[in-house]
Amino acid sequence: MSGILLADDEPAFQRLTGAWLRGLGHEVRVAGDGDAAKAAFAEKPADLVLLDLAMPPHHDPEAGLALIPAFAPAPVVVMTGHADHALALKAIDAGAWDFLAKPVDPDLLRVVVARAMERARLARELAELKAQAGTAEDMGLAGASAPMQALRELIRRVAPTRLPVLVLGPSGTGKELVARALHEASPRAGKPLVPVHCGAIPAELLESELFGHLKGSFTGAVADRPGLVETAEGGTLFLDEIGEMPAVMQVKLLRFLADGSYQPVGARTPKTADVRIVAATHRDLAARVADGSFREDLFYRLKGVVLRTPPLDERPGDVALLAALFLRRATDAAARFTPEAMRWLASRNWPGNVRELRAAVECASALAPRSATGILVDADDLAFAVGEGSLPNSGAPSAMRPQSLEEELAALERLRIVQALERTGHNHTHTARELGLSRVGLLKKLDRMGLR
Ligand SMILES: Nc1ncnc2c1ncn2[C@@H]1O[C@H](COP(=O)(O)OP(=O)(O)OP(=O)(O)O)[C@@H](O)[C@H]1O
Repeated sequence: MSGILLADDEPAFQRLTGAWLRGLGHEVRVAGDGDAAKAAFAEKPADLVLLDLAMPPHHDPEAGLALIPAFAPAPVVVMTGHADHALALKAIDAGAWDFLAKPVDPDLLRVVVARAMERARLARELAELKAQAGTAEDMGLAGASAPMQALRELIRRVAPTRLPVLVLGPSGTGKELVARALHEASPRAGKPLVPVHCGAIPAELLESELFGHLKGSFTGAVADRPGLVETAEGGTLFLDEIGEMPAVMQVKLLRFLADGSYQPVGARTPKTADVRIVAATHRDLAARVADGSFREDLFYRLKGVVLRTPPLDERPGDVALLAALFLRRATDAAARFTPEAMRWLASRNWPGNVRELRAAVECASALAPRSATGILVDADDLAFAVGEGSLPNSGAPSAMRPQSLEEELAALERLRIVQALERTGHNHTHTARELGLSRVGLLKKLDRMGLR
């Protein structure tokens, strides 16, 4: 909190108003003229500026009006003489947030200041969230949570090396995206990235798919055919579902990993390829080694570096960010979630992880009603999309759904509070501390929002 900047040239007003605001718990700085106010704000921005329009040296309200933009993005409340109604309106036109007539009624001052401070706080939070959403999409892997940041950092470090990488994590957590990010951040970026879904290719075909074959080497081999290893020359081979690789192929892959050599089916002489291997599985590969279905020597070769993609329930804070990203990608029109939808997204478990979340958002955005102001996705649309509800009434009056910035900010505030309550097991003291509120302040908000 950087407090209130009180710009007024009357010492008595400075003293009394300053004391009143401090008594309400605000930090107050005082400036006696326009230049001093601008300098104080430039040195340390304020959450709110209370600005007398007729200050020295000019005592000219027009000069006061010209000051307003200097305090952006903080809201400015102008103080005018009682008869200056036209001037007050001009100030609003010039970007002021509100106005107060002098002599200032202390109760009115309290209300106006509280509203302006609240708005400043929410606008700041919204800006932070938007900034986070921007930087957090780095490398195609969205997520602002600590595990996702750590994952991106590891990718950055490992990408330039030749080390094989084993990506482990539950289904739908972005293992293929990690392989892509590794490839794109490596010196191999201009060369091919070739994905192979080991579990989807019949065992008897996998060898020829990977290493190629010579004409006549088996029935149906009517011509020489290069394998995916050759296609990936200079680039990266992504072996997805490596745990499904048949035992005979495991030996051949081990040899390729050891010295880069392989034998196309039907060939007498080996070939070589310069390919980086990134493998992935959602299975417990160590358990497969233990039960003998996966070669231990191959396991150790593959895990030059192990990267783990965390399940969504280990990073609940990423749900809203990912949902917003998928909504933006799903539709060209302006689209938003209702506060209920945000709560629903945050409260649900996502066993299918990011893939499930993405599918839910895409489906819900297609179902949600369209209005002149865009698409508003509600909790019902999402519940239906994941098969947990009946088809929502798409004819529901969209005018009933919140539209304004004010409502969006209120929804965001509510979401933050609900999430903090959940994190702290509904402990009001801890929740208030986490949100930077007094306990009483929190309780008042809970009452106002009907959350008690
Ligand atoms: N961090 C992320 N940012 C953006 N999109 C993501 C992220 N993680 C996953 N996705 C999206 O989720 C879906 C599943 O991702 P991906 O296929 O990489 O998962 P996976 O872990 O390889 O799954 P599986 O084990 O089932 O193969 C894709 O549509 C992908 O674009």
